[in-house]
Amino acid sequence: MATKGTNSIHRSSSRPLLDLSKAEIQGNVEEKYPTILLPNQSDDLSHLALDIGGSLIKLVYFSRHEDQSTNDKRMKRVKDKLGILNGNRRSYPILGGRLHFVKFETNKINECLEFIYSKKLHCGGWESHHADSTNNENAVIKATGGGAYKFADLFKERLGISLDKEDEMDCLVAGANFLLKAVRHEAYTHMEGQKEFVQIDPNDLFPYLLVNIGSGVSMIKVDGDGKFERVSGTNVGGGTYWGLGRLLTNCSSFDELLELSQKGDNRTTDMLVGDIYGTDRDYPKIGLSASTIASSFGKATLENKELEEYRPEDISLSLLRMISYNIGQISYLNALRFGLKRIFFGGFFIRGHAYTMDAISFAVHYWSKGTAQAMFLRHEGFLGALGAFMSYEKHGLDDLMVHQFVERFPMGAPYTGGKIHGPPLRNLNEKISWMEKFLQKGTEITAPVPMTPPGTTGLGGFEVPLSKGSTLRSDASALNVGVLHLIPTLEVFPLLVDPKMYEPNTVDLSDHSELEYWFKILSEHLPDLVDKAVASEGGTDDAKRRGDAFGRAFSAHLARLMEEPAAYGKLGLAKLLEMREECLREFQFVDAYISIKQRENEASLAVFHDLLMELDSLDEETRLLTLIEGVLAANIFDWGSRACVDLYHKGTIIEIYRMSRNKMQRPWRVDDFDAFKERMLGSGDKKPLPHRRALLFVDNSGADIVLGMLPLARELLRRGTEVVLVGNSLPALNDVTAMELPDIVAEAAKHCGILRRAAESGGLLVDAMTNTSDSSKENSPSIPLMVVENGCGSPCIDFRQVSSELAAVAKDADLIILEGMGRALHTNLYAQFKCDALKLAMVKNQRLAEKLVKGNIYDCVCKYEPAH
Ligand SMILES: Nc1ncnc2c1ncn2[C@@H]1O[C@H](COP(=O)(O)OP(=O)(O)O)[C@@H](O)[C@H]1O
Ligand SMILES: CC(C)(COP(=O)(O)O)[C@@H](O)C(=O)NCCC(=O)O
Ligand SMILES: [Mn+2]
Repeated sequence: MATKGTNSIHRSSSRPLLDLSKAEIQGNVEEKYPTILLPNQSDDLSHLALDIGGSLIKLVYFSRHEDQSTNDKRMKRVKDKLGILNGNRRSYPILGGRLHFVKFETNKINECLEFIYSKKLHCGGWESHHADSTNNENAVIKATGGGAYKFADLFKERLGISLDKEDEMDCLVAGANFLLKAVRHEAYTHMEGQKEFVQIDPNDLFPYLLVNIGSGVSMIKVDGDGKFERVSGTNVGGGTYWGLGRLLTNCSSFDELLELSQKGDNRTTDMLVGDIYGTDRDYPKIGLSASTIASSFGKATLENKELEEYRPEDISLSLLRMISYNIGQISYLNALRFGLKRIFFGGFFIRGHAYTMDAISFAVHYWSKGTAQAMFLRHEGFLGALGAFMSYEKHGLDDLMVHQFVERFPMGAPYTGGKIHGPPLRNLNEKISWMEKFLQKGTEITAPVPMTPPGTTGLGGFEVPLSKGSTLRSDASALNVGVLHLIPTLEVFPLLVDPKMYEPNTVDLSDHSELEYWFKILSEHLPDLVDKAVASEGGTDDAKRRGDAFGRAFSAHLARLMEEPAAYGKLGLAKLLEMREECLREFQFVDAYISIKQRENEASLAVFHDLLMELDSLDEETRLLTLIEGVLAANIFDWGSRACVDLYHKGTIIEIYRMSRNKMQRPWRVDDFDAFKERMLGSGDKKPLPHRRALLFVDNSGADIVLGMLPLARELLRRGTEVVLVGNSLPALNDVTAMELPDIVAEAAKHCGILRRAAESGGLLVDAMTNTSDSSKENSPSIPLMVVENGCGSPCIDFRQVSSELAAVAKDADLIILEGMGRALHTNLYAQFKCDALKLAMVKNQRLAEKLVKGNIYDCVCKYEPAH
């Protein structure tokens, strides 16, 4: 039966496991907090790099997680059989891990030191195997920025570490090049409140102008990796805005100053063209309208007013515009000077602030007469720190590629990527307590990476902004930065026709009504999911507390994304559905649907034998049709669909399955069965060669796998096709996982010689089963049946990032069958493959049925596409 088993963790934020074996207390046992040595604990080795700037300290650290996959013996055997030696893992010098991004104000350097200390980042390292704080005598940490010199002694004194200084420009460029090549949705444009991600071709990146707006501004012409020249800069930068702004408004924080600007009206301070030419009179000859700023703060010369008579809001806005326009203009002139088409802006002055970006974009657009465009980087201020991190030799990070990174947004992020500083959240309990505190205060929990309100700008540029939104969230820093998971084993699925053009999502969430619909669906599903999750962990008080926290965390994500859909990079439905699963894992729910899955597997296996008998009594053609009907009918068991869950109250699993099968009437809404049948059985006397190897991307547990996909697999095996069942690496809703498949197959094999022999041959069965109740004694050759994991933990699949095992088996496959709404409709309906592809799903949502197939809920899709 489906067992919980050990998860092969590929993309999860899994429960931190402490290896306490051989633990011993070091030093004096009488001490209050003696050091405990964990010699076998190698889970959380960390490495750190710093960028200590004039205003902010940026910290990038890496936590390494041992790859826990493939510890299942059976899976290992299959891999051996397929010649997959731990995927391609060996060719990478680094194991998987996570990159974290944190910042602190430079004048609060103590908080930074405490953070490093409490996370033991000063004693991690590539060689060290335990966090022993006494053992960091010779620790050397890469650091850049002026503070690497200024604070070197302090770091030595307080943490015992030496700072190895790296050149600031080298680091900025290395950081920018890395991000632009390795992170999919790193660069974006921002015009008039609209954010749009830009797909950067890593082979066509250079040359470009990098403008880093920190305290001061550097403009760097970048021609390649390590090839660059600082061509210009300006001393009027982020420090100027914050410094002058503080003096003029008495603000106590940068965010407060920025927030003021959102309520400002710069007409009271700036001298406009209209002030010079007369109200409402433009100067069309040179393209200036009456509201164009002729001179920033120039109005103060016309009036005899004291500083106190100006609104701080107006001052802040004038200042922000003045500085942003100026930087935009100088940047463009430098791009022009060197013939550079692309300008990327980084540095924390930008702070993900919509109006700032609009102003810079406007200036670039205006002065270039639309020929140049400003682009921004999501990791804006972390370029230098990341570059310093990259300068460690031998970590192999720069060899990694886009498909090996997955960005996640855990709830702890307000205290890491998001908020300026704060106590590190060391464990789940602290995270939950932190969330509960918010609730007690009656404060809404903001999303992990807090936000900039959308549409805050209206017309950017030289016009008065129409609307600028209300507030920056008090706990906010609009950093769109999560935790970057490095998963060296992920690969692009080799059978995609054109990976560059591949877009997994079918539903476009940039359509607002679509976004609203799916958010409503997910919100409404949440209470039930929390109940299931809590029950799956025994309904204990601890589980309830975690369930509450999960519910709140996921709602916060939804709220944040509703306000700013592009907050975490380009948003698609698949990402949203995966985020829900990741959020469950973050709160340590291993498998919310475990008991439902088990129950449905058992009920389905009980009638499996009868189904086989019925199938075997049919002729080949009828059998093929019945098998496809069976897959479509059994796809009704979907605990992620509200309509289906309502159905389950109306009958037993078998009753619903029968009802669903009885309703199967061709033609289906999309019906390519005849073409598929011709490929399988041929027409007339022509008997086509069977497929060599079929990959079956299975979906749900219970009837779906047992009464739908396994009989189809059996038919393929019978015809001489090798079958690979591709299951999820991690649980998602009631999907069957790769870990659970061997047990299900073993149980089914008791009733079927074909499956038994194939499973044996594929190394799936540990003990050869002798007494099958299957009477057919065909002497079929031993065609293997195998199981591989797909590398993900979502109800959908993104073929740009799959497990290396899957990529390896795909190389010999000439048929893929994608099953279910998540994998065949929400994602991949339009995906093109180099081999034959069959997409099978029941549409279990009315709106999707109308939109995708102009049909109705419970309609079916059988889409067959011969190899492209
Ligand atoms: N919380 C903050 N405190 C101070 N400055 C901030 C803050 N958030 C954003 N900034 C802006 O970021 C600038 C610093 O950007 P950064 O890229 O970190 O440069 P540096 O390395 O010079 O510190 C500041 O001058 C200010 O304009
Ligand atoms: C999450 C799902 C894609 C899973 O469907 P499956 O792949 O199992 O067929 C599906 O349950 C879904 O889209 N649910 C939300 C829509 C609804 O409740 O109507
Ligand atoms: Mn499913």
